[in-house]
Amino acid sequence: MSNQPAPARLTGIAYLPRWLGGTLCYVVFGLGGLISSLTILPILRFWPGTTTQRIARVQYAVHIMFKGFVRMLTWTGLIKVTHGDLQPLKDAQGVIVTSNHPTLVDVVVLISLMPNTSCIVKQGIWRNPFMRGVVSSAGYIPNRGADLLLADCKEVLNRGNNLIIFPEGTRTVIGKRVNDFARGAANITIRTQSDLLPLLLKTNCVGFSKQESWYQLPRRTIGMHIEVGEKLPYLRYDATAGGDAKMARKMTRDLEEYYKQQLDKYL
Ligand SMILES: CCCCCCCCCCCCCCCC(=O)OC[C@@H](O)COP(=O)(O)O
Repeated sequence: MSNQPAPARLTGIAYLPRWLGGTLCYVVFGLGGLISSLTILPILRFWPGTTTQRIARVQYAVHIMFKGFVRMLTWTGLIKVTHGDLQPLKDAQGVIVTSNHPTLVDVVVLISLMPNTSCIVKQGIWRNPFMRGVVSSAGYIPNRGADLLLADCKEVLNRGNNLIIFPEGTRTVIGKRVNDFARGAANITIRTQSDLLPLLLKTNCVGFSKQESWYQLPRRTIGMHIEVGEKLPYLRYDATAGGDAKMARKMTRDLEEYYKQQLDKYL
């Protein structure tokens, strides 16, 4: 949780503009996803160039769209994003970027800050007609069987793209600092020999959580403060010493501990 005090809760008629604004955000997101995946994104994707250039172009376009969308979320009072020094994130290349996952809009906020980034996306989104076009044009990775996943991740990281992973796998349960971490992020880091950069999302109130319906719009403005944590080099987990699986377990434990510690300061 962020250390800023939670803002007032809108009730009665005061909630109306928030509701209208929030509903408009959903409409713009849906239409934006649908229309861009039928127009600008395929043009950028199929315009001549190397695969790397073409994917970079689409990811940059999605980054700009999400920047605009975060502006809209801010303007309608749904969220207010602040951040510490983002230079390490701007310099990151071919790095696994992990984050805790308090809200529905986390990935949108993160990609609005990172121009050249892939992420692992759950299967449901690949079946969603509003989002499927965007995620496939942008070269995002479907969360599927371990071997296929690892091969896809290698390709992305070799291109110099970063890869966002939420080790919790799903949004944080209300009242917890983080859910138990899955071992995927550590496994991918160790097996692709990449470094891992942890991001911390510190929110000051509940909203857009997994325990609410997606159409329950936050009555308080969610203050979200983003901090870049300390880089975790894969070399610290020498797989030759203990074997991949054992090292991945250890790295997962360390990472989860680190998140708990860092987020504790803000509870
Ligand atoms: C200017 C408007 C631009 C709008 C463009 C819309 C493009 C749609 C691209 C979809 C990119 C993927 C976004 C996924 C957001 C999302 O749904 O993430 C939440 C999940 O992690 C939560 O997982 P869970 O907690 O398990 O429900």
